[in-house]
Amino acid sequence: MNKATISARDLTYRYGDLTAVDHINFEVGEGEVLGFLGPNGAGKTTTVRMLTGQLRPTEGSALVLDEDISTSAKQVQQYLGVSFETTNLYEDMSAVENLELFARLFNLRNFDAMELLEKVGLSGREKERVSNYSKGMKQRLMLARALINHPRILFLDEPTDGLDPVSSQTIHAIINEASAGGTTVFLTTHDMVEADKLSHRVAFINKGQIAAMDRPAVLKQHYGKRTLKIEVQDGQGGTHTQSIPLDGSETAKQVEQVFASGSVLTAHTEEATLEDIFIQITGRGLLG
Ligand SMILES: Nc1ncnc2c1ncn2[C@@H]1O[C@H](COP(=O)(O)OP(=O)(O)OP(=O)(O)O)[C@@H](O)[C@H]1O
Repeated sequence: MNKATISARDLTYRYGDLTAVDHINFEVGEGEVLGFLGPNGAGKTTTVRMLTGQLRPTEGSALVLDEDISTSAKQVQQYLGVSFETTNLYEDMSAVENLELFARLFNLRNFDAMELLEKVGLSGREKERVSNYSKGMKQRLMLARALINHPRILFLDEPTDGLDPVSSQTIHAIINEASAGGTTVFLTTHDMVEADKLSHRVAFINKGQIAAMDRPAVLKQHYGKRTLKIEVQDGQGGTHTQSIPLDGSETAKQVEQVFASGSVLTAHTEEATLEDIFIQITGRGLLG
């Protein structure tokens, strides 16, 4: 891992009696994309609100860009880009006006609204009121706004939720580009396919605790079981699928038997998904 830009130490938050985030410890490196995965209510938003200086930890601390975020929030926030569900856009203004207003708040000179809007695929619609925008367009405008100050850490929440595949690819390319340029990307999501594709590492958060954190490939290797799915004819005009574990002691024999029957239609291997592994580790699904 490159030099850490985020370092959480026993980070904890309680809403009254409810411990929403429970002594979590982790680091994220410069240029790293971290997928922060967990079901509703797991504590993702609360964690991000602490890391961005909007909530003060009940216990523990977070160093963000080498500063304690709870005492240096204002100073650190100028280097952060945040695109979160609670972020409000000014609906009566156009996209350009929204960005210009935000740039003034950040005291930014030399910023090019059109360049940013072009990057997120909104050029041509930049003068329309945001209230006329679709959910996906608002998502993209929020991303443009989060990028306005060339952040060193970008916090994104479900950045492609509600977007069509082409727009999603645009957002993925922006995330990869930001990461390649040294920006840390803290990606909060339910979407394990997206997290798998984009993240250098993923953290599984469940009931306020980190249940596992590693590279997706390592998690799959450690927890995932590869299987061979073989579709065979059942002799009555139908088909059924047989699953054979790829790494079992009987694998070769089982495969030979199925193929000897002469009724194999298709065969392919399947890797465990991050969702499978999440369920295995926590006993619950990401959407549960
Ligand atoms: N303002 C609040 N007051 C009381 N409890 C809260 C508050 N905000 C969140 N919680 C509770 O804290 C826990 C963690 O919530 P949090 O929003 O951090 O989860 P999350 O993983 O972001 O969920 P989601 O994916 O639904 O956004 C949940 O049990 C939630 O009900």
